[in-house]
Amino acid sequence: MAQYKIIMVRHGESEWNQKNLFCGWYDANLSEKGVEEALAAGKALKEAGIQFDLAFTSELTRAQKTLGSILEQIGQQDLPVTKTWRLNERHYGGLTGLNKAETAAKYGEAQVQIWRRSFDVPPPPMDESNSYYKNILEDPRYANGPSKEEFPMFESLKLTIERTLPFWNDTIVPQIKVGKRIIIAAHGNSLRGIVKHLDNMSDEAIMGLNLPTGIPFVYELDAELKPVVSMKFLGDEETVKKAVEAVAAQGKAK
Ligand SMILES: O=C(O)[C@@H](COP(=O)(O)O)OP(=O)(O)O
Repeated sequence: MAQYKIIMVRHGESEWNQKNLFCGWYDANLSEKGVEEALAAGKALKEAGIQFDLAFTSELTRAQKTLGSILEQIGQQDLPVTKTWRLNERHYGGLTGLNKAETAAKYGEAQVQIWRRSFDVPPPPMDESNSYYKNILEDPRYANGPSKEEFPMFESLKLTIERTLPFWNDTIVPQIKVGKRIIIAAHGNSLRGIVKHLDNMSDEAIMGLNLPTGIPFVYELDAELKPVVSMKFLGDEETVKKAVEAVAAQGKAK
């Protein structure tokens, strides 16, 4: 029997999603379409009559703005929001800033699929030759963490999960268990990590999962936090299907 409910949402389309660039820890803003998607996400939650006690998001603007828009729509702009780098997108390493289709044309679609979706093959590391190296590494928002030792230079999904899951287990789960109604606004891959954990998906199965931008989804969980309802999108089936296919196709050479 379902005892708890949690809502998650990938941020609305970012300017870098729109340009089809590997983004990772680069702080891209929402595109105009992304702003609209965030508004629509808030309206969908309002129509469903959903309210929250706590909100969690990443250190990145695209997720924070999506959350802000949602909270405004549901009249909860004063809700406490916890921001953490542990919910950041996976760090795309040396791919950060590269166009996904051009990368597929250069290295092959199969290689790009491995970089985007394999469980444990990481992208090449980011080094000083990358235009965004300093922009990310010296960003003051990370003054309180991650530490120098923890600061990623690349992340596979496996590595992403290794820093996201402790936050899920130590901070979010205790709040779910005391009955707090929670929303997490984060990213394609940090959320894929949580979904993999919740649904106990295999390393192979998670490769096939693409999350659309700006469409909230619901998990209903039993007392042991096992899903009774998994990933129920607050959007019509056709729209969700098309949005998922569009994300999957971003790695095609064109
Ligand atoms: O880093 C990025 O480029 C995208 C995900 O890219 P893919 O893994 O889908 O290529 O992250 P997000 O837009 O969710 O923050």
